[in-house]
Amino acid sequence: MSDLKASVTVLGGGSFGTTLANLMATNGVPATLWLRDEEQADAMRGKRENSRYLPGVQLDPRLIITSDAQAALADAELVFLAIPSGAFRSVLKQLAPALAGKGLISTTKGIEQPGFLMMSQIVEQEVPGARVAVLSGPNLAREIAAGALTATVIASEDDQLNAQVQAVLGCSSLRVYASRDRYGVELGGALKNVYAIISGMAAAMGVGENTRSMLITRSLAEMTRFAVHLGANPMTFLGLAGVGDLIVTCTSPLSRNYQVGHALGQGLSLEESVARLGQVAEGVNTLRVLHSKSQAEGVYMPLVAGLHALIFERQPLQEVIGRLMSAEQKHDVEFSAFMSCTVTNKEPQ
Ligand SMILES: NC(=O)C1=CN([C@@H]2O[C@H](COP(=O)(O)OP(=O)(O)OC[C@H]3O[C@@H](n4cnc5c(N)ncnc54)[C@H](O)[C@@H]3O)[C@@H](O)[C@H]2O)C=CC1
Ligand SMILES: O=C(CO)COP(=O)(O)O
Repeated sequence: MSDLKASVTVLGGGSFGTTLANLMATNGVPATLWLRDEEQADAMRGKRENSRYLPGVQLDPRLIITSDAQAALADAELVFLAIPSGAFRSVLKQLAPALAGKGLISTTKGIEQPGFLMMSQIVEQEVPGARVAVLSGPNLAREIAAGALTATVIASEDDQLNAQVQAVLGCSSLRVYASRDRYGVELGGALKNVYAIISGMAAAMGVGENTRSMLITRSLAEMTRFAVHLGANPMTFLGLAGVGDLIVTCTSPLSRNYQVGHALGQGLSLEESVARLGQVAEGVNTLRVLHSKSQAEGVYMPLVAGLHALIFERQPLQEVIGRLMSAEQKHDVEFSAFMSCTVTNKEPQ
């Protein structure tokens, strides 16, 4: 059995990768952060700060920062993947031989098209035989970096891997809960980004608190309906990686997806909103992918369809809202239907 306080490497020097690597170094775990750009790595080593993605946060002197991937991976037992979904597969492809045999934990909340693939499924394809897990929950990087209390979920069928991640990440400000529903946890993290865009937009438009609450609750119903259709466990969506992450990203101006929605609600175009952000907002791509998947699967997702119509089909806002408010009034909680289905940790179809 391997040492629970394993050596770790984090791939990706954005706000989340930097936050996780720094937290583990602060926990006394031998931690390395890899980023592709040597100039940025050098600046981070010199200033002990990631001024581009995490300004104002002092990095632990024990954290090793490098742009040499082979050196970063040589001794790592656990590797956290914090690369945006658009570049995820290409980074894995390049580094696959050095990743073989390690515990690989995806923190990336996106979906790849074609194939509607979660990041951990890409890991399985690119690094066959790897031990795979997913980390997801209400985890705004800036808050974690500031030591604000929160919790997260580590999801894998490999209990030993879950325990190793609990040991390296858990600390007085972060609780790490385990799950075996990797697919549901990963789907929750990706889907909620779309609803954060809607919530940011609604906030910019000055809607009432009733409206905001309705939006979040119906978002949960919609994402759970979709996930159950694909074989995820509905109960996962009542946990930190479901409703927990949904609440934080739909209410916090720190969420980049919420910020994109807010900019859209202020009348900026999608291109302007994304450019103003300057960081990754996975929800924009997920919206495209999810809309086409929900149509192909025949899953009713009026909020996704509404946002897609607004952003990509340029339909007028009043028309979209009118359609949403006049749709057939169905059931509030659909759990009675969920309970009768026997899916638990079923493989996606
Ligand atoms: N920031 C947050 O609060 C959280 C982010 N996440 C997820 O983590 C993932 C990464 O996001 P952030 O760190 O926030 O992004 P970010 O926008 O802060 O930074 C992206 C990083 O990825 C790097 N990158 C892009 N393409 C690359 C490539 N081809 N090779 C190597 N590095 C590359 C960039 O140089 C940059 O360092 C996203 O999927 C996001 O959903 C998950 C939880 C919290
Ligand atoms: O996933 C996150 C918090 O859990 C981060 O959300 P954003 O990518 O919208 O900032």
